[in-house]
Amino acid sequence: MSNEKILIVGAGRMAQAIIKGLKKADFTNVMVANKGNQERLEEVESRFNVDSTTQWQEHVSDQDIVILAMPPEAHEQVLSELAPVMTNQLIITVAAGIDVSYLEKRLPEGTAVAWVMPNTAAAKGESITLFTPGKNVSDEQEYFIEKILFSIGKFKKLNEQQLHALTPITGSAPAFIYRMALTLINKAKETGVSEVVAKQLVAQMIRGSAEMLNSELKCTADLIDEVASPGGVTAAALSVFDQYQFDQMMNDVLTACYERAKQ
Ligand SMILES: NC(=O)C1=CN([C@@H]2O[C@H](COP(=O)(O)OP(=O)(O)OC[C@H]3O[C@@H](n4cnc5c(N)ncnc54)[C@H](O)[C@@H]3O)[C@@H](O)[C@H]2O)C=CC1
Ligand SMILES: O=C(O)[C@@H]1CCC=N1
Repeated sequence: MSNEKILIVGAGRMAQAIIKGLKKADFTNVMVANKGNQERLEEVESRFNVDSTTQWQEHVSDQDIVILAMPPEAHEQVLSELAPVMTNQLIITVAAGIDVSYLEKRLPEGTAVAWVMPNTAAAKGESITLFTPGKNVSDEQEYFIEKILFSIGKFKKLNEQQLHALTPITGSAPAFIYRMALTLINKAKETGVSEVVAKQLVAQMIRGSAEMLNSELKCTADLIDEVASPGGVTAAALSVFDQYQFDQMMNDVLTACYERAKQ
């Protein structure tokens, strides 16, 4: 059981994925707030058995940790409301582009802050979460951060610049994988298999590929080679990737992500 008191501001998709992990890991003191959308707040409260509030500012002084899970654009306003009511809490944001320098600049001198970049697999305890602690984070607070991140999957401590550059690759890229999965599922359905079966086939193919990717014995290029029998069907397919300049497209995809987060 974990007794740290955690307030989560924002009750959207990422917040819910984190709450799911926290509850599974037996964090007992979780409170959640949202702007507007009272219905969503009530649903989160009953679904995850957490407390909720519409006036989070009144509860900050009772907390150990505040997790900001609202859109990046809402941070300016929320931080200006948070600063005057803080009493030594650790402040964590999960927002794309909102780094520790941004938080430290807007919160009282000496505030412990961290920037965390999870992904939605947090809901299954399978996120790969990147994090950067700010300069005022104590060893005990860093332990709290790791405990929270452990509840939603694996994690890695990196610097601020690395988090900016890797947000597209670990935060957003699940959507790229699902986009490809959607095409494969739809194609599989054309053969007459049901949606459920098509999803199972594709999910297991991705799970197996992820396991292979994790193997330390082979480099990724070798894995591609291994599938592509010389002169075979996969080689024919991969030449279409080249024809459509897949690598260039992926570079553009990642750059678009990075640039948007910087805005
Ligand atoms: N969805 C994802 O895969 C990931 C999202 N993130 C970050 O998580 C944050 C939330 O994203 P999502 O959950 O996808 O969006 P969402 O739209 O599902 O949820 C955002 C929630 O914040 C609430 N909100 C907006 N302004 C607020 C305010 N001033 N005070 C309190 N609540 C407020 C909204 O009502 C909404 O419930 C973003 O900063 C995003 O960059 C980070 C990593 C992955
Ligand atoms: O799309 C977004 O802005 C968020 C950040 C990373 C993944 N989802």
